[in-house]
Amino acid sequence: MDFLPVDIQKYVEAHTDPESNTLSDLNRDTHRKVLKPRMLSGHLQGRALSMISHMIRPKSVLEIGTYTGYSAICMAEGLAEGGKVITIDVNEELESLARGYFEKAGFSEQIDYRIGNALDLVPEVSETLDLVFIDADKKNYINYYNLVIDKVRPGGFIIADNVLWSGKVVAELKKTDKETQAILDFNRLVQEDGRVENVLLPIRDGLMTIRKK
Ligand SMILES: C[S@@+](CC[C@H](N)C(=O)[O-])C[C@H]1O[C@@H](n2cnc3c(N)ncnc32)[C@H](O)[C@@H]1O
Repeated sequence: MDFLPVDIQKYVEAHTDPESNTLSDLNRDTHRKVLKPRMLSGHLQGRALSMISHMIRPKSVLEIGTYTGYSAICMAEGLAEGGKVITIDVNEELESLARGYFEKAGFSEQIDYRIGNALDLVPEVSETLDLVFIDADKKNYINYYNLVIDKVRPGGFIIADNVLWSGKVVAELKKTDKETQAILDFNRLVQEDGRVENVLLPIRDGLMTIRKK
Protein backbone atom coordinates (compact mmCIF):
# COMPACT_ATOMS: atom_id res chain seq x y z
CA MET A 1 0.00 0.00 0.00
CA ASP A 2 1.24 3.49 -0.85
CA PHE A 3 0.38 6.00 1.86
CA LEU A 4 1.24 9.10 -0.15
CA PRO A 5 -1.13 10.67 -2.70
CA VAL A 6 -0.11 9.54 -6.22
CA ASP A 7 1.10 12.99 -7.32
CA ILE A 8 3.25 13.40 -4.20
CA GLN A 9 4.65 9.88 -4.64
CA LYS A 10 5.54 10.72 -8.26
CA TYR A 11 7.19 13.97 -7.18
CA VAL A 12 9.20 12.17 -4.49
CA GLU A 13 10.38 9.57 -7.00
CA ALA A 14 11.22 12.25 -9.58
CA HIS A 15 13.45 13.93 -7.00
CA THR A 16 15.20 10.75 -5.92
CA ASP A 17 18.08 9.17 -7.85
CA PRO A 18 16.80 6.62 -10.36
CA GLU A 19 17.48 2.91 -10.01
CA SER A 20 20.60 1.61 -11.73
CA ASN A 21 19.93 -0.28 -14.96
CA THR A 22 20.62 -3.55 -13.13
CA LEU A 23 18.14 -2.78 -10.34
CA SER A 24 15.58 -1.65 -12.88
CA ASP A 25 16.01 -4.95 -14.79
CA LEU A 26 15.70 -6.90 -11.52
CA ASN A 27 12.55 -4.97 -10.61
CA ARG A 28 11.04 -5.76 -14.03
CA ASP A 29 12.16 -9.41 -13.99
CA THR A 30 10.70 -9.91 -10.52
CA HIS A 31 7.36 -8.47 -11.66
CA ARG A 32 7.41 -10.70 -14.77
CA LYS A 33 8.58 -13.99 -13.26
CA VAL A 34 8.05 -14.15 -9.50
CA LEU A 35 5.01 -14.40 -7.23
CA LYS A 36 4.19 -11.45 -4.96
CA PRO A 37 6.46 -8.88 -6.63
CA ARG A 38 5.24 -6.22 -4.21
CA MET A 39 7.60 -7.79 -1.66
CA LEU A 40 10.54 -6.19 -3.50
CA SER A 41 11.78 -2.98 -1.86
CA GLY A 42 11.59 -1.01 -5.12
CA HIS A 43 12.87 2.36 -6.27
CA LEU A 44 12.27 4.73 -3.33
CA GLN A 45 12.90 2.28 -0.48
CA GLY A 46 15.88 0.87 -2.33
CA ARG A 47 17.45 4.32 -2.67
CA ALA A 48 16.71 4.95 1.04
CA LEU A 49 18.46 1.69 2.02
CA SER A 50 21.40 2.54 -0.20
CA MET A 51 21.61 6.05 1.31
CA ILE A 52 21.45 4.67 4.87
CA SER A 53 24.15 2.15 4.03
CA HIS A 54 26.32 4.93 2.58
CA MET A 55 25.81 6.92 5.80
CA ILE A 56 26.83 3.99 8.01
CA ARG A 57 29.54 2.58 5.72
CA PRO A 58 29.01 -0.86 7.30
CA LYS A 59 31.59 -3.61 7.35
CA SER A 60 28.97 -6.25 8.06
CA VAL A 61 25.30 -6.25 7.14
CA LEU A 62 22.81 -9.03 7.82
CA GLU A 63 19.61 -9.24 5.81
CA ILE A 64 16.81 -11.63 6.81
CA GLY A 65 14.65 -12.12 3.68
CA THR A 66 16.57 -11.88 0.40
CA TYR A 67 13.66 -12.55 -2.01
CA THR A 68 15.12 -11.67 -5.45
CA GLY A 69 18.05 -9.70 -4.01
CA TYR A 70 16.99 -6.11 -4.63
CA SER A 71 17.55 -4.75 -1.11
CA ALA A 72 20.76 -6.76 -0.64
CA ILE A 73 22.23 -5.02 -3.70
CA CYS A 74 21.06 -1.60 -2.44
CA MET A 75 22.74 -2.12 0.94
CA ALA A 76 25.90 -3.53 -0.69
CA GLU A 77 26.30 -0.20 -2.51
CA GLY A 78 27.27 1.53 0.75
CA LEU A 79 29.63 -1.10 2.17
CA ALA A 80 32.99 -0.09 3.57
CA GLU A 81 36.08 -1.44 1.80
CA GLY A 82 36.21 -5.18 2.52
CA GLY A 83 32.67 -5.20 3.89
CA LYS A 84 29.99 -7.81 3.21
CA VAL A 85 26.25 -8.40 3.24
CA ILE A 86 25.08 -11.76 4.59
CA THR A 87 21.60 -12.37 3.24
CA ILE A 88 19.34 -15.30 4.17
CA ASP A 89 16.24 -16.70 2.49
CA VAL A 90 14.38 -19.95 2.93
CA ASN A 91 13.12 -20.02 -0.69
CA GLU A 92 15.66 -21.91 -2.79
CA GLU A 93 13.61 -21.37 -5.98
CA LEU A 94 14.80 -17.76 -6.16
CA GLU A 95 18.48 -18.67 -5.88
CA SER A 96 19.51 -18.52 -9.55
CA LEU A 97 17.65 -15.24 -10.16
CA ALA A 98 19.16 -13.57 -7.08
CA ARG A 99 22.68 -14.91 -7.73
CA GLY A 100 22.51 -13.77 -11.35
CA TYR A 101 21.68 -10.23 -10.27
CA PHE A 102 24.34 -10.17 -7.53
CA GLU A 103 26.78 -10.98 -10.34
CA LYS A 104 25.34 -8.38 -12.76
CA ALA A 105 25.44 -5.71 -10.05
CA GLY A 106 29.11 -6.51 -9.42
CA PHE A 107 28.56 -7.63 -5.82
CA SER A 108 28.88 -11.42 -6.00
CA GLU A 109 32.04 -11.25 -3.86
CA GLN A 110 30.49 -8.94 -1.28
CA ILE A 111 27.13 -10.70 -0.90
CA ASP A 112 27.21 -13.93 1.11
CA TYR A 113 23.89 -15.55 0.17
CA ARG A 114 22.68 -18.32 2.48
CA ILE A 115 19.66 -20.51 1.80
CA GLY A 116 17.72 -21.82 4.78
CA ASN A 117 15.44 -20.91 7.63
CA ALA A 118 16.69 -17.72 9.25
CA LEU A 119 15.72 -19.05 12.68
CA ASP A 120 18.40 -21.73 12.17
CA LEU A 121 20.96 -19.67 10.25
CA VAL A 122 21.02 -16.38 12.18
CA PRO A 123 22.44 -18.04 15.33
CA GLU A 124 25.38 -19.24 13.16
CA VAL A 125 26.33 -15.67 12.21
CA SER A 126 29.45 -14.91 14.24
CA GLU A 127 30.19 -11.41 12.92
CA THR A 128 29.53 -8.25 14.91
CA LEU A 129 26.91 -6.47 12.84
CA ASP A 130 26.76 -2.80 11.83
CA LEU A 131 23.38 -3.02 10.12
CA VAL A 132 20.56 -5.60 10.10
CA PHE A 133 17.57 -5.51 7.74
CA ILE A 134 14.64 -7.64 8.93
CA ASP A 135 12.29 -8.34 6.02
CA ALA A 136 11.03 -11.93 6.28
CA ASP A 137 7.95 -13.58 7.82
CA LYS A 138 6.22 -11.12 10.13
CA LYS A 139 5.32 -13.66 12.81
CA ASN A 140 9.01 -14.10 13.58
CA TYR A 141 10.02 -10.40 13.72
CA ILE A 142 10.37 -10.53 17.53
CA ASN A 143 12.37 -13.76 17.27
CA TYR A 144 14.69 -12.19 14.66
CA TYR A 145 15.10 -9.07 16.79
CA ASN A 146 15.99 -11.16 19.83
CA LEU A 147 18.43 -13.25 17.77
CA VAL A 148 20.31 -10.24 16.38
CA ILE A 149 20.28 -7.62 19.14
CA ASP A 150 23.36 -8.98 20.93
CA LYS A 151 25.23 -9.33 17.62
CA VAL A 152 24.72 -5.65 16.72
CA ARG A 153 27.56 -3.40 17.87
CA PRO A 154 26.73 -0.50 20.19
CA GLY A 155 25.84 2.33 17.80
CA GLY A 156 24.79 -0.19 15.14
CA PHE A 157 21.39 -0.26 13.42
CA ILE A 158 18.45 -2.58 12.82
CA ILE A 159 15.81 -1.72 10.21
CA ALA A 160 12.56 -3.68 10.06
CA ASP A 161 10.33 -3.41 6.99
CA ASN A 162 6.52 -3.35 6.70
CA VAL A 163 5.89 -2.10 10.23
CA LEU A 164 2.83 -0.11 9.06
CA TRP A 165 1.49 -3.31 7.49
CA SER A 166 -0.63 -1.53 4.86
CA GLY A 167 -2.13 0.65 7.60
CA LYS A 168 -3.58 -2.27 9.56
CA VAL A 169 -1.62 -1.19 12.64
CA VAL A 170 -3.95 1.73 13.29
CA ALA A 171 -6.93 1.24 15.55
CA GLU A 172 -9.81 1.68 13.10
CA LEU A 173 -8.53 -1.10 10.87
CA LYS A 174 -7.20 -3.25 13.66
CA LYS A 175 -9.22 -6.43 13.10
CA THR A 176 -6.16 -8.28 14.20
CA ASP A 177 -5.13 -11.22 12.11
CA LYS A 178 -1.98 -13.02 13.28
CA GLU A 179 0.43 -11.06 11.11
CA THR A 180 -0.98 -7.68 12.15
CA GLN A 181 -0.76 -8.75 15.79
CA ALA A 182 2.87 -9.82 15.26
CA ILE A 183 3.75 -6.40 13.81
CA LEU A 184 1.90 -4.61 16.65
CA ASP A 185 3.78 -6.71 19.22
CA PHE A 186 7.09 -6.04 17.48
CA ASN A 187 6.55 -2.27 17.29
CA ARG A 188 5.58 -2.15 20.97
CA LEU A 189 8.59 -4.23 22.00
CA VAL A 190 10.97 -1.90 20.16
CA GLN A 191 9.26 1.20 21.51
CA GLU A 192 9.63 -0.08 25.08
CA ASP A 193 13.16 -1.49 24.74
CA GLY A 194 15.54 0.69 26.76
CA ARG A 195 18.55 -0.72 24.91
CA VAL A 196 17.63 1.13 21.70
CA GLU A 197 16.50 4.40 20.16
CA ASN A 198 14.00 4.14 17.32
CA VAL A 199 12.18 6.14 14.67
CA LEU A 200 9.41 4.76 12.50
CA LEU A 201 10.09 6.17 9.05
CA PRO A 202 6.88 6.20 6.95
CA ILE A 203 8.69 5.16 3.78
CA ARG A 204 6.63 2.78 1.62
CA ASP A 205 5.11 0.29 4.14
CA GLY A 206 7.07 1.65 7.12
CA LEU A 207 10.70 1.16 8.16
CA MET A 208 11.28 0.80 11.91
CA THR A 209 14.77 2.24 12.21
CA ILE A 210 16.55 1.28 15.40
CA ARG A 211 19.89 2.33 16.85
CA LYS A 212 21.44 0.20 19.58
CA LYS A 213 22.70 2.46 22.40
C1 LIG B 1 9.38 -9.33 1.69
S1 LIG B 1 10.40 -10.57 1.00
C2 LIG B 1 12.01 -9.84 1.09
C3 LIG B 1 12.18 -8.69 0.11
C4 LIG B 1 13.59 -8.20 -0.07
N1 LIG B 1 14.23 -7.90 1.19
C5 LIG B 1 13.58 -6.94 -0.92
O1 LIG B 1 13.43 -5.88 -0.36
O2 LIG B 1 13.63 -7.04 -2.15
C6 LIG B 1 10.42 -11.77 2.28
C7 LIG B 1 11.30 -12.98 2.05
O3 LIG B 1 11.45 -13.65 3.31
C8 LIG B 1 11.62 -15.02 3.05
N2 LIG B 1 11.34 -15.77 4.28
C9 LIG B 1 10.15 -16.00 4.86
N3 LIG B 1 10.30 -16.75 5.97
C10 LIG B 1 11.63 -16.98 6.10
C11 LIG B 1 12.43 -17.68 7.05
N4 LIG B 1 11.88 -18.30 8.09
N5 LIG B 1 13.77 -17.72 6.86
C12 LIG B 1 14.34 -17.09 5.80
N6 LIG B 1 13.63 -16.41 4.86
C13 LIG B 1 12.30 -16.35 5.02
C14 LIG B 1 10.65 -15.30 1.91
O4 LIG B 1 11.03 -16.48 1.22
C15 LIG B 1 10.75 -14.02 1.07
O5 LIG B 1 11.63 -14.19 -0.02
